[in-house]
Amino acid sequence: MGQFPTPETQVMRLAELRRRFLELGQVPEDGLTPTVLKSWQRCRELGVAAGDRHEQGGTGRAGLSEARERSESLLNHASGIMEHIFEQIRASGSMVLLADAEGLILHGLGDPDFVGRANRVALQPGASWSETDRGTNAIGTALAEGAAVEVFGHEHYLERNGVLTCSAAPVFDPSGLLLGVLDISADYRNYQRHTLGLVRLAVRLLERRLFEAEHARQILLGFHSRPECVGGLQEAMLAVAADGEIIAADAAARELLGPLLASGRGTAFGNVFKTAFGIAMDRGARDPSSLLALELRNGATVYARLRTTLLWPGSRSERPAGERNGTAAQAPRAQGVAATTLHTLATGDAGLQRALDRAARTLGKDIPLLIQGESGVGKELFARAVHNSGPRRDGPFVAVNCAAIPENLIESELFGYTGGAFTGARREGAVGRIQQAHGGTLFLDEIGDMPLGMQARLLRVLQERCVTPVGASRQVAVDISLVCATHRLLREAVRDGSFREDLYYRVNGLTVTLPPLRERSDIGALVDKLLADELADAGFRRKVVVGEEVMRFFEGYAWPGNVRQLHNVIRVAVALLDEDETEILPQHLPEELFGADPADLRRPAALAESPLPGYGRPASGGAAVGRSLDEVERETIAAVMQEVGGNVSAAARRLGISRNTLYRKLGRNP
Ligand SMILES: Nc1ncnc2c1ncn2[C@@H]1O[C@H](COP(=O)(O)OP(=O)(O)OP(=O)(O)O)[C@@H](O)[C@H]1O
Repeated sequence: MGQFPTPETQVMRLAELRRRFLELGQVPEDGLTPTVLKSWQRCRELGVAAGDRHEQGGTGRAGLSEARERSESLLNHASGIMEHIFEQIRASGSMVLLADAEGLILHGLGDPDFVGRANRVALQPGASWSETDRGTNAIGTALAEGAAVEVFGHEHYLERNGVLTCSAAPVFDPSGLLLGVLDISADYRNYQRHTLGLVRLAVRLLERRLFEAEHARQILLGFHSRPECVGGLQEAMLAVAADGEIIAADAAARELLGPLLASGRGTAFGNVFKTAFGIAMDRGARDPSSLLALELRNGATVYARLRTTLLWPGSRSERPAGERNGTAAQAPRAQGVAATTLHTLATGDAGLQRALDRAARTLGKDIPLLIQGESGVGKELFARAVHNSGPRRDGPFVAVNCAAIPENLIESELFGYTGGAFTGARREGAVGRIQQAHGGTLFLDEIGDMPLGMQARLLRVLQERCVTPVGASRQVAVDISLVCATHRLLREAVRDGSFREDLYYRVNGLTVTLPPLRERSDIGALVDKLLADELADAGFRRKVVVGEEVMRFFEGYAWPGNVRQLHNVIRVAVALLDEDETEILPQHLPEELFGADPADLRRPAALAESPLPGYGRPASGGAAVGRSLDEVERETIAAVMQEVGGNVSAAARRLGISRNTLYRKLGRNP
């Protein structure tokens, strides 16, 4: 009858396998896990001395405190969990240890009976347990493999560590970066079968804490395919910005969602779930204790619970003020944008500064703001800056693009609807965007494109400060601050009858006009700011500057797509930088900036020498070098006039100069 081997017989067997491996080079066919065998082979290649009895690598007190500082967040979140598991194993002659990503032990809690023996093998803070320093061992091998491992008795590469049994699991940060390793070590005679499972659970809890801390300002969605697992340690977790963008997914979520989650970051909620984000928020926030059944785009269903402090109609007064500061409040995407205020938008242009000063005077005064300007000048960002600078900054910022919603959906989108209000309506109904902005700011982009019927209903909301969802018999009071934007001249839309005059006066408490980029005098400062944001987003540590030639081109170009275009150009340039490059040069700019002729790409300096503000390129496509500025100007104007069939307004727009200037240069009267 077969018998389970005792720890002693097991250790003797392993000692023999180890001796044969080290002395005779024999690779055991069985009796050893593939992970341990791989590690032995690694150690042999690294030249680790298996019988070395001298003190191995580590650091002194100063080095240890520096290492602890570097891993401060890991230590802070781990120490409570370590205490908790130590409570569970207190009398079992064990130690709980935390090491950093280099294998340096940062912190340890131990049973006094065992600590003395552990110290003899240097199982203590400040000692390095990397494989290079101490051969095969649970801490070093878990780090090398990026996976949980158990190393028992003489599976340890070093003779003196054969007295130990150790179980360790690596800890990853929310972006998948290896942070360190958690370990439980004991005398091998006290081997417990469940120790590795306990370490795994503790690490799962630790990673969860790190994820929650990192994404404290986002909406956290815990979910699982089995309802009973929601709220437990198997639960998967997503961090979602209040505009519906999935900011991060933990390992369990990445596994559960697979290809639906293209990259974990930057995926829209709607690409993963069939349930609309607004509806999920609505249901989750109304009854935070109940589980939501959410259908995935691949047809499967998951069960979810929302963890958010998102401000919601009717719930404001019920929550402590402190909690509201942590709201995601329709947080925009990038950190830089999240922090945008009227102050941070100022980069030195007088026209923009005028708009900023005027808007600043209306803060907190409930005056509707109308922002005018060409597409891409930053109207939405300006609106966010107004919101972030005023007393409603902790409330939601809800942006609605009136031009992007199909006409038949505008009403339900803006006003919401009750269950079964119309064919195709969701059973549970939906809260409209106006109501979502309660306590904060409603931003209506392209308001000039709102259908006339809807304008009448919006006017009523603004007058009565109440909305009536489609199908509802009762009004709901809303407290919103209104900011609208348009690239059309609303005054003209009023004149041609496509915009209601009474609504025009309602939305236009104050109008500010944002200058097109080609008219701004602060392009250099703006470029530096956009570059700094992009570099920070892309995780650059080295300094990168814009080359002089490129900067001159930026300052001379017409920028038909305004700041949006400039931002994209900089984003592309940063992406095209090689690892050792620290300057943005013409070859980092997109070809289309210069038209199809690749020869143009090599001459941005010549292009920027163009005397007219806004000359994108010499329209003739020929080299500008060697000709007088007047000649270049004349040829460019002639070529552009030809391209637009003699239309002076269109040519002036393309050249980035006023019609009057163009008439003057053409020697004609307007
Ligand atoms: N001051 C700024 N700082 C940084 N980025 C900016 C700034 N202004 C504009 N941008 C960039 O330009 C893009 C367009 O800005 P925004 O959406 O606010 O413009 P818009 O005028 O509302 O455009 P549209 O009329 O097409 O909706 C932003 O995503 C951002 O990349």
